[in-house]
Amino acid sequence: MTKISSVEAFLLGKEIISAKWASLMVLVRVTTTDGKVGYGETVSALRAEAVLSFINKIDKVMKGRDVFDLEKNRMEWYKQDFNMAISLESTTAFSAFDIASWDIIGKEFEVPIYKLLGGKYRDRIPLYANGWYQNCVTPEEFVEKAKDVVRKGYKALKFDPFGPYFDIIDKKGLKEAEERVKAVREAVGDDVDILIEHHGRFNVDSAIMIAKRLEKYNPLFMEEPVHPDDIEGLRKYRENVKLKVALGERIITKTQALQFLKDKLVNCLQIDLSRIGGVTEARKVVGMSEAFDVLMAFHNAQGLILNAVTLQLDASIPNFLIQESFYEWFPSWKIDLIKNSTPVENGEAIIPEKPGIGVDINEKLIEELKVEKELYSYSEEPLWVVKGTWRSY
Ligand SMILES: O=C(O)[C@H](O)[C@@H](O)[C@H](O)[C@H](O)CO
Ligand SMILES: [Mg+2]
Repeated sequence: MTKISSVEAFLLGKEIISAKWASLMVLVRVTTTDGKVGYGETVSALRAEAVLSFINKIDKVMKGRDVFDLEKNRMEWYKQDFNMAISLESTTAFSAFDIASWDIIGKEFEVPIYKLLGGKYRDRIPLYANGWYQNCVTPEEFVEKAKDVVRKGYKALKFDPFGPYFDIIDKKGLKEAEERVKAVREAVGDDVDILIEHHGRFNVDSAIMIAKRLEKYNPLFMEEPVHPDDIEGLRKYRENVKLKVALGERIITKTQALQFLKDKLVNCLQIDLSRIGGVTEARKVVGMSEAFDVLMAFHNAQGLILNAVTLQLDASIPNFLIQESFYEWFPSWKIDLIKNSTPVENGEAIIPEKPGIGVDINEKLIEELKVEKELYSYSEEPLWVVKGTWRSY
């Protein structure tokens, strides 16, 4: 038995860059009585402090339990918490614990965890860039930065061209969005994939108008076109729009994922390992998706711990489409916190081969980066926005 001795959480942060949500991290460390250490990470806009308090509760429940008992531990937390299936704070906290448990298990077997998840299905992980368009408002600004992304070797990039429009988009908003997308498409050419991020913020009729307008630019997918709980809206969208739909970053249980799958509301599922319940639950969603012919494109918008564990799953699954990456647009402290992250080469990630999830933490930096509370202050631009884009021109 490999007994858990503690589950600790650290709130880390520094300067705010690229996006406010990306400027914080809840780092989770699981330690065993024989001195093994594993790491996980999580955070969700505005919820870091709540997640921290959940980790402290998970610590009390998990102390003394076997780190290998992934399923039993999950059900124990579910039993204790009672509201896990309907609480983002609870599932994100548990997800980080699960990821750290897998890190320890991989280290125990001295293998990267993809070897425990089905082995290697691919050698390189094709990425799409996100976070690259800070302060882009005009088509020219998007074009300039999109060209940089392509110069770095990426074959796909995602962006939100809708500025400050929320819920309803009018003629001006549609025109602005189209000008941005058109300009980027012309600048990057037909061989680079463009992915359209809506951030789940439109009512269905606005979303349908957007799709009709942007269809000719051949986006790889339309992400979260309608509000995330608007299932009826999404059904109407599917009846009216031929483009592929991607969603899933706000799904917190496999049962929720099943709803989208069985009603054929999604082509590409974007669950986040740090929200769905870690590797253990993500693996089940991958299996269900495979049965429904749905491809995976995991949400990956936090730090390099989540990035590494997500790559482990990407490496091993058959039904993979593409991987989101903020790699070159992370705050530098998130990069410094990791000792040996695998690089991006020519728009592809290299699979980490180190035992566990594949990265080591620069523990000396934890003390330096600790913050007392969330660093955000209210502004008109919401937290989830890539910084400096919530403007018209
Ligand atoms: O697809 C994505 O990467 C997300 O939508 C991010 O862009 C969000 O803004 C962020 O995760 C909110 O917390
Ligand atoms: Mg998104």
